Amino acid sequence: MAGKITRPRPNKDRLRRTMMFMNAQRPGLIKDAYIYGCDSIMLDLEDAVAVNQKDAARFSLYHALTTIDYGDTEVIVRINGTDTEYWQEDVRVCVAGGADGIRIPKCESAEQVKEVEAAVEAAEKEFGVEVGRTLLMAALESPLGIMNAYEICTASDRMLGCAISGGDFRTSMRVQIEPDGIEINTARSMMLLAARAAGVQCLDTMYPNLDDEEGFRREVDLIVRMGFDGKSLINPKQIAYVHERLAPTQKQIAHSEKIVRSCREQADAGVGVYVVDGKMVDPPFFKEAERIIELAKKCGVYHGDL
Ligand SMILES: CC(C)(COP(=O)(O)OP(=O)(O)OC[C@H]1O[C@@H](n2cnc3c(N)ncnc32)[C@H](O)[C@@H]1OP(=O)(O)O)[C@@H](O)C(=O)NCCC(=O)NCCSC(=O)C[C@@](O)(CC(=O)O)C(=O)O
Ligand SMILES: [Mg+2]
Repeated sequence: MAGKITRPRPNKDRLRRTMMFMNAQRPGLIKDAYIYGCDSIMLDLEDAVAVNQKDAARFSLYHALTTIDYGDTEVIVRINGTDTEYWQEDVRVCVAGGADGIRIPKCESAEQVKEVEAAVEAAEKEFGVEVGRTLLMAALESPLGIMNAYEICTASDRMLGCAISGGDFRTSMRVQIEPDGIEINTARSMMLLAARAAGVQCLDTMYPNLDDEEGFRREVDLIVRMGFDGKSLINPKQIAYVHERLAPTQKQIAHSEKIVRSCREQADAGVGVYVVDGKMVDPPFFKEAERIIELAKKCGVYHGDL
């Protein structure tokens, strides 16, 4: 197609603090979604799209992928589940349109990932797209998905990460959303361990109660402390607080700078463990300080010279 948008090669390790869902069939949502500044948009072909609208949503998706310049905003598509009749055509359209990545919903096994990977590779060859370009991620929405998280995360080199999906997960556990997350925190922790062991990113679930700002903030505070890389969202008003909480604070940055600088000096002097601001530091602290500086740079809140 003349003037077709071509996106840069996707980056597995980019910032994914916020991944915002939108129905791929709703022009009002997808036409300018990049203006809100989330890191990734999630064009949905699965549960947001009624069963009798699947073909229409795919056409709308292809048009959006090939004509809208989403700029730096990553473009991920949630395909239909591998137990449906829709997912293979979904994959062809995602790849033909040049989506950055595909989210596999209700993923429960490494075999499902490999099945999608094979379909993606076939589509890349069919449409002349560089083989390996299209990334994958898995939504873990059931106890079995959580139990198999490590195998799922390591099933393909294309895997950028995984995300827990609270709606379906709570349904399968026969529980409701609770203010402290007691019904889902074990699963969050298990998924985090698996993702870190696999070396991929880990995203929290969306928060459905749009009018409950306090509950949303409480959940974001929790998942930041747990160590998540980001969160699935459903509305633009949820973006700013996640970005704010996932960026290192100036206090953390100043302390990390001190550690990184002193570490270099102490290493030259042959010292491995010492004290900064009353706290012992040694190699794991240096590594963490360097990570915080790098994260601050990516979040645009670093103004130093390291
Ligand atoms: C909830 C609502 C209808 C409210 O609409 P409202 O219009 O009342 O919202 P307002 O705040 O008034 O909008 C102000 C302005 O922002 C624009 N705007 C709003 N939302 C936007 C958006 N998402 N993207 C771009 N633009 C947006 C809007 O167009 C307006 O623009 P304008 O008119 O120009 O001022 C809307 O947000 C929405 O559709 N959300 C996504 C819902 C969805 O896709 N659910 C399925 C995925 S979850 C799932 O399946 C569960 C899961 O699988 C998840 C997992 O796997 O993790 C599991 O198991 O847990
Ligand atoms: Mg779901």
